[in-house]
Amino acid sequence: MINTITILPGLDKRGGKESYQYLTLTAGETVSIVGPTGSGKTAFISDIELLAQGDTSTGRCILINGKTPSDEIRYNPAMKPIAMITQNTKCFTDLSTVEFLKIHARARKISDDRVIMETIDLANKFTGEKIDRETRVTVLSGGQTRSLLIADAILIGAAPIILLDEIENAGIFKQEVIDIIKNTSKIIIFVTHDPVIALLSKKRIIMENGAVKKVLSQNEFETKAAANLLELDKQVGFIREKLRAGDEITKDLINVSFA
Ligand SMILES: Nc1ncnc2c1ncn2[C@@H]1O[C@H](COP(=O)(O)OP(=O)(O)OP(=O)(O)O)[C@@H](O)[C@H]1O
Repeated sequence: MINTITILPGLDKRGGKESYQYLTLTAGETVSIVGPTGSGKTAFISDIELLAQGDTSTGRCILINGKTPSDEIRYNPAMKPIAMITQNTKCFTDLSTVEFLKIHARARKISDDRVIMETIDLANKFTGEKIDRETRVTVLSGGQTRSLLIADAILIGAAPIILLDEIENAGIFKQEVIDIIKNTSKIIIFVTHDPVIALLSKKRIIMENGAVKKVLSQNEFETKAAANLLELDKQVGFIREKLRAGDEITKDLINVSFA
């Protein structure tokens, strides 16, 4: 059972020590990592993915429940408590979606087959282009693949820690993803340039020059700002989906959407 992960400071890109003492993330928390391009966001979550022990370019160390993780947890994929999904994550196996999920469920010792269709249904909430159970995973689009893998990480994968690297650019409905995962007991970390995701997370880690510069907690004003932004985002999303479907944007359509 994983209750916390702790990130101990390493070095910034110039070799200076990071200024925070330690950073503990707790089960049930959503965290966003923000910062300019090249500021070290991906390096930060990669440290968590690798359960770094001072052996990456940043020199950070990761603790699980306050302790150094065993080699078995670090190196045995079946024991690994972390799922990381990036824009480039792909499935390389000649199986249908349903077969792919069945194998994963079996590997996780889940015998109830209902989880397979539940996973496909959940994935279909995240993507506009519905996934068919018989579609081969190699031909799924980028957005479909990410949607499937996120649903798989939530329902089939036992991973209590999910790392999502810039999924907003990946053709999935981020609001649905946030809604589902904020009610889980997992630690979810988003690397993001998206203001809605950043404001909806409970904690926000700000990166600069390869180092953690600040850690902010969600406050009342930002929560309200997020709600307004979300409305705006839904409207943009509505228009985006219409354009993707090849529709024309008419006055009536705008009135429906913006009413
Ligand atoms: N603390 C560090 N020490 C040394 N190198 C670092 C450190 N942090 C990041 N880097 C290196 O700097 C480069 C850029 O970092 P990274 O890819 O993590 O940035 P990013 O914020 O994710 O950028 P983008 O928004 O463009 O994806 C990478 O080569 C990474 O390995």
